[in-house]
Amino acid sequence: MEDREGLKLEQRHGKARVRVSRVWRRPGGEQFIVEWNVSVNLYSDCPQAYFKGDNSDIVATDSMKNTVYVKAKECQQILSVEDFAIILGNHFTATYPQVTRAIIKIVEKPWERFLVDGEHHKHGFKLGSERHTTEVDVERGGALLVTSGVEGLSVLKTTNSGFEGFIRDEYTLLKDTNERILATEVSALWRYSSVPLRPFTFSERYLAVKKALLETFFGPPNEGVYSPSVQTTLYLMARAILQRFPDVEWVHLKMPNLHFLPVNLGGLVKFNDDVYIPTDEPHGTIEACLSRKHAIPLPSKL
Ligand SMILES: O=c1[nH]c(=O)c2[nH]c(=O)[nH]c2[nH]1
Repeated sequence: MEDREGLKLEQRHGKARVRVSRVWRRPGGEQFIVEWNVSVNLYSDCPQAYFKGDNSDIVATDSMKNTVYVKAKECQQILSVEDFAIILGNHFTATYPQVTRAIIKIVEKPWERFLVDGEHHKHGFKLGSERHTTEVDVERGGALLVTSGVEGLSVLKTTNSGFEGFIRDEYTLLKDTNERILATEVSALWRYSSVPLRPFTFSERYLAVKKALLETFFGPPNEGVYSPSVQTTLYLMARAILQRFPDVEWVHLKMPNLHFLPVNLGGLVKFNDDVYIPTDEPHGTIEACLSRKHAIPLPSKL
């Protein structure tokens, strides 16, 4: 932050949406691929660039982009988005005295190894759906915040959902129901209170968090679990994460309510919980952050 002429300057610069893919080839023929969309943001001490046109303290955003490719090349083992973001953040804060803080965001494209009759293809991949994300915040001097996430996790259940007892006034048309379709596309973020150092911890944890979210949303396979509202289900899903993973400080969930509207066309179609109009426009927006009481508050995520 710089003061000049009675004005306060806060600034950062970076490179957004650097797309990089890395392949690892094993001697037996098995191959691995990741595809990442990386955004770098550097808090950098370069006020003269703003005040005087003096660029001598600027790390060029073009160099940031090139660094992503070089660091990907240097990684000899497959690694998680979190691990790669930590490598990048450490690099920028350790290399440039001007850089006091680096924020690295990565979204992974969900390439999944193709399964042929139960056998894993050695070098064939198909695109899955939900995406693993991370945001890593590295401060010069070592402070490190790691947030992981999943986005685009689309889920639906055809029953065991309702919405009743809400405020009724002259604007209310919606009827109480204890039978509806519940559909949403979950986006979750969770913050680690301590950074696990074992290899593959982040990747394993990503799968475990998804499993906890899905099990809570659906309930047991035969009977399921009743959802009285998206809000209740969201709370139970967030609580499951904090209960299962003690090193998670907070979890933030966004769960749009993607409505399936009953089709009732007079004498033509009588709705019998069977024909619906699926729609996402407009949709309900429900989001919340659940944290342990001791956690530092989350200013910017909501
Ligand atoms: O689960 C729901 N929560 C709401 O807040 C809401 N509002 C609404 O119209 N339908 C629903 N459903």
